[in-house]
Amino acid sequence: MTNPVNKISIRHLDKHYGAGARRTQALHNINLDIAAGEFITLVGASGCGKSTLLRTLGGLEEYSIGSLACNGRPVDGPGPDRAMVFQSYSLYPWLTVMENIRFCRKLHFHRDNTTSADVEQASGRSDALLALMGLSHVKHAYPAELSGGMQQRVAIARALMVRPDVLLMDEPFGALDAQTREVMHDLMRYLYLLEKTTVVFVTHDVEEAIYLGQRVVVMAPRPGRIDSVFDVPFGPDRHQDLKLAPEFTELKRRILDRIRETSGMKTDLEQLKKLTEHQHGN
Ligand SMILES: Nc1ncnc2c1ncn2[C@@H]1O[C@H](COP(=O)(O)OP(=O)(O)OP(=O)(O)O)[C@@H](O)[C@H]1O
Repeated sequence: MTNPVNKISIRHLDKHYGAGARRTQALHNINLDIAAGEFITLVGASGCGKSTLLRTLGGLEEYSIGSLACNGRPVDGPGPDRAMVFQSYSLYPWLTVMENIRFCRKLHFHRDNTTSADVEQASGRSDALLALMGLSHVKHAYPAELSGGMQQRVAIARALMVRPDVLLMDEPFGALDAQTREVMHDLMRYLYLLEKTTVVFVTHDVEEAIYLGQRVVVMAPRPGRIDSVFDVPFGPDRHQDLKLAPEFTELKRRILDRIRETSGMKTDLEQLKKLTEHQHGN
């Protein structure tokens, strides 16, 4: 049974790639409810299925077993209720910033009966998003003329343009330098509180996961599964110095411990140590 207050309900979800000897069980028995307006972050060792889960939520991947619902409706493909932002900026290089932001909306209009009021409303929204993202002064620039941080702000503005119910973000700040990431974190928190969107955010950076999220979901590999879920005990008003607070560093340590424990790397290192000791013994 799906709970009506859940924006997303995932039940016993399994997903595999390939067949026969090449079959990989990417996700196994994923169960997760995400409430409307919640900010969930997904972390875990490489290959634990974070991107696969996000892409499945986006309707870009089919799943083998289980159920997945958004707003109580089964997810069977991409939809305007779920917008995605990827690590690579994925902007159209031949369109300006403004055109990139309005592009998806245009596609949407082609499908519906568009009125001039709709177009006006869309123009108002794109102008507002440009201002919010600090991009008004570059609205006629092309993506290649912008820094990585600016390009990613355009990608986020474009995703928000259609007022998605759910924003799915796959390591969106992974390619940015540390300082730009901090700026983006605060911008992301601000946008989230303003737009009240439900966000599912994949990252390798545990500090980023805690600073942004309300719950941090730790996934484990082989097969990809949910290992543990940590509640983030901080309110909506967050500032960079929160990262230095003892509760923050303690939570970070506990999450990192789980990731190390489940990644298998610890065991690999122990085996390597034993092997080296054995070789030195001979
Ligand atoms: N298109 C694909 N075809 C076959 N196997 C795939 C495909 N995409 C992912 N996999 C496999 O599925 C598993 C989960 O991969 P996924 O990329 O979802 O993990 P991830 O946690 O996002 O990894 P990373 O943190 O390294 O980005 C891995 O074993 C991966 O090799």
